[in-house]
Amino acid sequence: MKEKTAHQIAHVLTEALPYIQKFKGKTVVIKYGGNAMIDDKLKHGFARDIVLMKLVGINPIVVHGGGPQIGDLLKRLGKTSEFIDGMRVTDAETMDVVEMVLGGLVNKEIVNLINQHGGKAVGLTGKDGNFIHARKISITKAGANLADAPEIIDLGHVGEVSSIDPSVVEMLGSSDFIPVIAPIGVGKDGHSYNINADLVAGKVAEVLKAEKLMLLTNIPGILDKEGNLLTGLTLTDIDNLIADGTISGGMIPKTRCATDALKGGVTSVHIIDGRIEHSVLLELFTDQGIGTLLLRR
Ligand SMILES: Nc1ncnc2c1ncn2[C@@H]1O[C@H](COP(=O)(O)OP(=O)(O)O)[C@@H](O)[C@H]1O
Ligand SMILES: CC(=O)N[C@@H](CCC(=O)OP(=O)(O)O)C(=O)O
Repeated sequence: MKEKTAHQIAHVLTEALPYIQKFKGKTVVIKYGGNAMIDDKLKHGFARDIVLMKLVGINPIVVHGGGPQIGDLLKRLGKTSEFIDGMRVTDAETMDVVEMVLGGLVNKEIVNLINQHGGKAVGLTGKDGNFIHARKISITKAGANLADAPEIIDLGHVGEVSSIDPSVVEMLGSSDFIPVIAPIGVGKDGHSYNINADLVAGKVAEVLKAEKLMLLTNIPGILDKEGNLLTGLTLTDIDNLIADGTISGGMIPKTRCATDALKGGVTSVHIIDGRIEHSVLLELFTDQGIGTLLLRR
């Protein structure tokens, strides 16, 4: 039994070798969603995976979310927030909380965890190095009748990425450092904007010409209508799955950001279950992977 276990361990280690060789020197952007930051064991496992990637010569760039953590602090302050089309309506007070939680608490927790495991993480928001430029977005909803003018819904300080200056992240990633990015952008007016973390991760992957974009969430991947895990999906498959209603809700913006990244030159996107310990390593370094793999063609 003992011998078999040792054999299995050796098998797993050698299975990783071709992947380490293939991805050496390549950039991998990992989006660490707030729902995947569940307990200390998982968080430490994630941090170790990132440190290991860096040590074997891969350039990991972490973009994190923190939606549930923002919600918790707002609740403690007696504030509620509303989501429209998956985006948090963000008034000036809420923006202060978003900046405190994403740029402060969550960002520094991840930086600290990576550093505890021997990495050299540096936390950034889009304001650092004037890195993520944002513009305000609002949503247009069709009127009840054709004759009605469309209704414009103001989301407050919610933004989208207008451009990215990757120089600060490139400089850090090309040395010993591991950039850890909070999804806050800065407008031409100098104001902060709250941006969906998937959107930021997709754009960062595109601009850095990343080999992979990995989106850690709280579901095994994209599921079909019977709940089976789908993988090896192409851009056309995604369009069909959205059209027939298989992909809905929060998975729509996630897959849209994935398809944009693929069209922008990222080789593959992986949607994986962040609730599985060492999910990043399992997806990256094993033949079968664990989640949904999306490819351009
Ligand atoms: N076909 C699908 N496969 C998997 N999840 C889906 C699908 N369609 C809708 N969803 C929903 O999308 C959710 C993931 O999106 P979201 O909650 O926004 O993730 P995150 O908070 O990690 O960014 C899943 O938990 C699930 O409820
Ligand atoms: C505009 C908008 O909705 N921004 C998000 C930013 C954080 C995020 O995206 O976090 P997760 O990835 O953990 O959901 C928010 O305020 O919750």
